[in-house]
Amino acid sequence: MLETRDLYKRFGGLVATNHVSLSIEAGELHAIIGPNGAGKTTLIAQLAGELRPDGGAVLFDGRDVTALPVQHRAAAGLARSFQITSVFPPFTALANVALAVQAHAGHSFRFWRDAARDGRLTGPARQALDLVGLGPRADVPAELLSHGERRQLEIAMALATGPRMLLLDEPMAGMGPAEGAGMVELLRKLKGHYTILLVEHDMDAVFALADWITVLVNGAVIATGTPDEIRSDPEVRRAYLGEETV
Ligand SMILES: Nc1ncnc2c1ncn2[C@@H]1O[C@H](COP(=O)(O)OP(=O)(O)OP(=O)(O)O)[C@@H](O)[C@H]1O
Repeated sequence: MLETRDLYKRFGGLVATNHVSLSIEAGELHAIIGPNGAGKTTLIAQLAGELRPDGGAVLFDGRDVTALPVQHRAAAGLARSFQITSVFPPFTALANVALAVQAHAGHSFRFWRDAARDGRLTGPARQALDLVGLGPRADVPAELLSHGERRQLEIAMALATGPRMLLLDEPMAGMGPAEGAGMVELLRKLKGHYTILLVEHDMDAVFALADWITVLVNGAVIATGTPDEIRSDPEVRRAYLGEETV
């Protein structure tokens, strides 16, 4: 469903993405791991269309989307969990998701102030909130949600745009154990229904959820494999995981 070919990006003298070739099949959860500064966020930004690569290509459903801007990729079904539409803190969770539906629908809904009352928007918005477990919190302003609920809201906003593939950049960052466990459950529920690319530092979560794992070090892929293959790969252990962590 998503493929990169020889993707290359440099910032001055620093090569942030070094000839990265990946292939992610429909329905898979593919995790990208690697130490700080390995280039994971830079890679996601190129997949989402926020950053233009200096070389190589991004293909979505076999179509070359390398030159397509964010909104066009989102319309094609490739959604980043946040930054497609940002959260408005004073608005309720429901209104935020309704606005995400509206932003995706484009010109057919012109009056954004009415988003929270328009059933064509709130229907799909409620469904997305229910799916992430935020249904009972629909009428709470986003600024009063806990950190974990806010991340759930961002995923609901991405889901409300009807994507086929989700790009998730560290959804567990800053979460305590209980919130983290809730996010793992949510991702487990979404897995299979959506193709997911997950960047995450929480190795327990990654090894519990991923079908495939790619390890990035200094912008380059050093290994791609199943969790078992990655766990036992000597180069990965040396470069990143450490003997005692897994
Ligand atoms: N806009 C930019 N200008 C210059 N250098 C950048 C820019 N964005 C990222 N970098 C550099 O590119 C490298 C890769 O950064 P990136 O944020 O993609 O890594 P990461 O794997 O996501 O790290 P982390 O796990 O800490 O989030 C880093 O050395 C970073 O300093």
